Amino acid sequence: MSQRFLEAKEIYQNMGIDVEQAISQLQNFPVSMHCWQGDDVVGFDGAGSLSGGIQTTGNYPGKARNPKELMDDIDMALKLIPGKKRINLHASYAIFEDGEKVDRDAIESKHFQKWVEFAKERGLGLDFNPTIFSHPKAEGLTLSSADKDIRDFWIRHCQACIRISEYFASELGTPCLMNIWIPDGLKDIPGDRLTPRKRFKESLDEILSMDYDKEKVLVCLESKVFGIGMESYTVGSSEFTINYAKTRDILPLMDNGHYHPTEVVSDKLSAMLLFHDKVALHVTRPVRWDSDHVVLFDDETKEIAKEIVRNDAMERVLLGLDFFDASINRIAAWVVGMRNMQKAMLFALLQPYDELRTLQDAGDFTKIMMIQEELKTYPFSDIWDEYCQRNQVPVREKWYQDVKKYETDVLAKRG
Ligand SMILES: C[C@H](O)[C@H](O)[C@@H](O)C(=O)CO
Ligand SMILES: [Mn+2]
Repeated sequence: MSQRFLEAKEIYQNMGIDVEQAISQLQNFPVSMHCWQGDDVVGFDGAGSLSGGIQTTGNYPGKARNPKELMDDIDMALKLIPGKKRINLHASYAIFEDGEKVDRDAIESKHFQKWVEFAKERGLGLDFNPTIFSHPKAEGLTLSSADKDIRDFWIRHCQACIRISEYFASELGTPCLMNIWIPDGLKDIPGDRLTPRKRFKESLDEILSMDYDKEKVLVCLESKVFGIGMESYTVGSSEFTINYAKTRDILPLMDNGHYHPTEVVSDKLSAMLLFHDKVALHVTRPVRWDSDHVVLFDDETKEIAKEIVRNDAMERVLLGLDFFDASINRIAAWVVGMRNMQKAMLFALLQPYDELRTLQDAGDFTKIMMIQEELKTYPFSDIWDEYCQRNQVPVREKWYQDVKKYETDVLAKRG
């Protein structure tokens, strides 16, 4: 233990904050790392180029082109990230062998066996997502389509994904969060807003009518405000999603890129926690729109983390990251985003919430402001460095040299 850590610990202690407790709480809080940062959301099923109103921009060399490369890259990133991690997969990352190929409505557990082996060997949990975009049957509406064949195709896909999620949970001994997100929307002012939403509701009901183990598979539904090319109407809006999730006893998922620019998820979380047993989050960084930039150690990320901690919700909030930046080294993108999320959680664990609550009730807003501002320049970095050391990952910027070496030795050799 460094002298700096011991001194920092004492400074926090004087504010009534138990640093060791904060560290051990963080150690048990899982952050789910999304596989799709590694290959610009391409996947392995070759079903279609990226669609659904989301976009990766940039052409940094060395993206993963197959399962082995993606797994190697994930491994590289995991070595540099402290704390408890999970991996979040999309259905489009199915691994087909011996020339076999099935469409998305026919995927099975065996197509994810290699991922399960990967996760098992590393002691990771897996989360999952149906991939309802980048496919010929997702050129228009999907689960809300007027075409019954299209709806049925995606219903079968989601049900297949529930089976696969069940397989993940059984094999890995940890529940799998399965997130349904559809891109469905319209570019211009609709002639009918109600009917697609009604069809979406009925499709979801049909998906959930299957028999599955609700202890193993935590189904959640992600809302959105708009997508590129679908600016005027979004079927799976926030209101739709919250109402649907509440009435069907599934989880709502809030992605902090999916709201109007002055709305913040940090403010929504306490309201959601009063009505839902568990809430799922995609933490991202929207720059002017749902741009999915790498997560920073910025005010909103810290505020989201503070809400999770101060509302005693570390076991009720299931947190994953969701960004895809192709303009920078993709492994560095994962490492920066994941380390920042962990940092934000640690920062949030080092706050005197009881005192802040008491001060608020007493109307002492001056002292609340003073404490929160002073804490910004507390020796947080010494606690973070100690946390990295205990997790045997590089301290401060030392991880970057490992990424650069991997770039030279591995990424640069990819065509
Ligand atoms: C690839 C993801 O599932 C996707 O980003 C979704 O979660 C989303 O946020 C769409 O905007
Ligand atoms: Mn998302």
